[in-house]
Amino acid sequence: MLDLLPDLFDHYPSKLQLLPLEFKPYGGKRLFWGEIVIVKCFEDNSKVKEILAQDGQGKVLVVDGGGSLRRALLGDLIAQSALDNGWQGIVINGCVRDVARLNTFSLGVYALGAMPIKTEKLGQGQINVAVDMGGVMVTPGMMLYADENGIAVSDEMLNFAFLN
Ligand SMILES: O=C([O-])CC(=O)C(=O)O
Repeated sequence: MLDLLPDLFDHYPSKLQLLPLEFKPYGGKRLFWGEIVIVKCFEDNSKVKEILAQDGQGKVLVVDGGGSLRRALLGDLIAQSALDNGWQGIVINGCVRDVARLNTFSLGVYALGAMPIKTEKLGQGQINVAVDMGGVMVTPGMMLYADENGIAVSDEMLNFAFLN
């Protein structure tokens, strides 16, 4: 299955909200879904590193980086940690770096862009607060569905076993 989102929107039009941001795919896995965990931070990825070092089985990390294009909130080392800990994917309203390596990881990564400069880790940021992703309120525990057609969230776990 390569195109999940079109089928999901056809079947569950009232249960999904599209995140209307200009995400680009950077991970080797383009289609993924999972329960949302949230980090809100600005040009400091301390909390991204902290949370992705914890168990992420069945989970997706949503990072509200305030849309900053001036620092990278994820690089290959933190992505490797996410992979090792079973995370399904990471969606960032902000930038990533080490994009050639990220593309080789079996991990979902969507972000606004690439940027070679890392953040200064000062321990700033919040975990599991509600965030505004392009006008859509996203809260911890919601479900996220992503592929190259788009990224959407839902209050419910949607059954799509019947698709294919
Ligand atoms: O450490 C960082 O801030 C980002 C990075 O380059 C990595 O994850 O490898």
